[in-house]
Amino acid sequence: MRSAKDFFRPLAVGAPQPLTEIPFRPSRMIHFFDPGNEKMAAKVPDLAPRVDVLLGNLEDAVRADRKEASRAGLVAVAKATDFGDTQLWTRVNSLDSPWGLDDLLTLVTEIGDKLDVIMVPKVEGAEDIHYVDRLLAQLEAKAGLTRPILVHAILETARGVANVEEIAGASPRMQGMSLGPADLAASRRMKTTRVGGGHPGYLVRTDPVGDDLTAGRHTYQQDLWHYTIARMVDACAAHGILPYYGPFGDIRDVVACEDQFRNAFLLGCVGAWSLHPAQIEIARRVFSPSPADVSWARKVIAAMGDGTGAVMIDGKMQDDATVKQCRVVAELADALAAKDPELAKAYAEVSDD
Ligand SMILES: CC(C)(COP(=O)(O)OP(=O)(O)OC[C@H]1O[C@@H](n2cnc3c(N)ncnc32)[C@H](O)[C@@H]1OP(=O)(O)O)[C@@H](O)C(=O)NCCC(=O)NCCSC(=O)C[C@H](O)C(=O)O
Ligand SMILES: [Mg+2]
Repeated sequence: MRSAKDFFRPLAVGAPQPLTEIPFRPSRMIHFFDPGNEKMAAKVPDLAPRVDVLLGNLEDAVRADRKEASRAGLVAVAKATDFGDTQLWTRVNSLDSPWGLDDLLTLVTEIGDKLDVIMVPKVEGAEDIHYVDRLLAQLEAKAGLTRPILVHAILETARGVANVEEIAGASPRMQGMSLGPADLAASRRMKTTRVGGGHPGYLVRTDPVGDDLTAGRHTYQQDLWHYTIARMVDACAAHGILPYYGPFGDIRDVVACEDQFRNAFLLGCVGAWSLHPAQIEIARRVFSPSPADVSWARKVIAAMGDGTGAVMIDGKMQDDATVKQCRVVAELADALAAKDPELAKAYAEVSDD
C-alpha cells in the first residue's frame, strides 16, 4: 500500500496532479454504444445532449473480429463530436485480453483530452487498479494531458466482490463502480441466465395454513443483487466514489428495468447503464429525485435551522440525522438541475408552493 503522503503524487514525471476529491457530475445514465457499429455511431451527436454519459464500449458485445474497428471508431467519434457537458467514457477490454493494452495506448494518446473516465471490466483486486493507474500516468505524461483520466471498475467476479473495499480505495483515480451482473453470475456459478433483474425461482413463501402445504401460500420474488449492491454502495461511500447499478438486459421489460433502477437509487446508486435508447428516459426519471421529495427535503432543511434539535413536520419527527438525509436529496437535485433545465423548472415550481 502507498503511504498517505505519496497517495496524491503523480505516478509519472509530467503526469497531471491526481484529484483529492471526485467531483460529482450527473451520470444518471451511462449510455453504451458500439463505436464500430456505423448506425449507432451516427446517432452519437443526437444522443449526446440527451444523456449524462456516452460510453464507447470496446469490450463484451463487440465481436472479436470487430475490436480494432470499434477502437478506431471511438477515436473518430471522439474527434468529430462536440459533447458539450456530456461526459465521454469508454469501456476497454479486460486487462488479460489481447486488446486491453492497445485500447489504453491508443485511446489515451489519441483522445485522452476528451475522455473523462475509463471503465475497466473484471477487476479482481487493487493490483488491477494499480497497473492501470501507473500506465495511465505514463501515457498522460507522454500525451501532455493536464487533467487525470478517472477509472471506473466493474464488479463482476467473485474475487472482485470479496475485494470491493480495497478496489474502491486503490487510487485517487477511482471514480466509481458498477455491478456487472452477467459476468458476476457466471463467476459465482449462479444459475440465472439473465442480465440483471430478479428471478422467479429466487423467492420466499408464506407459512402453510394448517396441514395443507400447498393451498393459500403466497410467494414473493426476491432480488438476487441486493447483497452485492449494498456492499458496493458501502465501499464506494466509504471511499468517496460513486456506485452504479450496471446493465438490465431485458430491453423489452421497461417495467422491471425501472424497478431495478429504483431499488438501486434508493440504496444509494447514482445511475445505471442504458443499453438501448428505450432505457435512457427510465434512468433519467428514476435517478432524479421527484419534485415532491425535493420539496419535502427543502421544507425539513428550512425548518431545522442550524440542523440541530428536533421538530415535528406533518406528524413526523425531524432531527440532526433526518436533515442530513434531506441534504442528500436537495444537493442531488441542485446538481442535476444545473444540467437539466426541465428538472430545474420542476424543482423551482415546487419551491414556489
Ligand atoms: C441490444 C441491442 C443489440 C438491440 O439492438 P437492435 O436490435 O438494433 O434494437 P432496435 O431495433 O430496437 O434499435 C432501434 C434503433 O436504435 C438503435 N440502437 C439500438 N441500441 C442503441 C444504442 N445502445 N445506442 C444507440 N443506438 C442504438 C438501433 O441501431 C436502431 O436504429 P435504427 O435502425 O436507425 O432505427 C443494442 O441495443 C445494443 O447492442 N446495445 C448495446 C449492448 C451492449 O453494449 N452490451 C454490453 C453491455 S452489458 C454487459 O456487458 C454485461 C456486463 O458486463 C455484465 O457482466 O453484467
Ligand atoms: Mg461483464
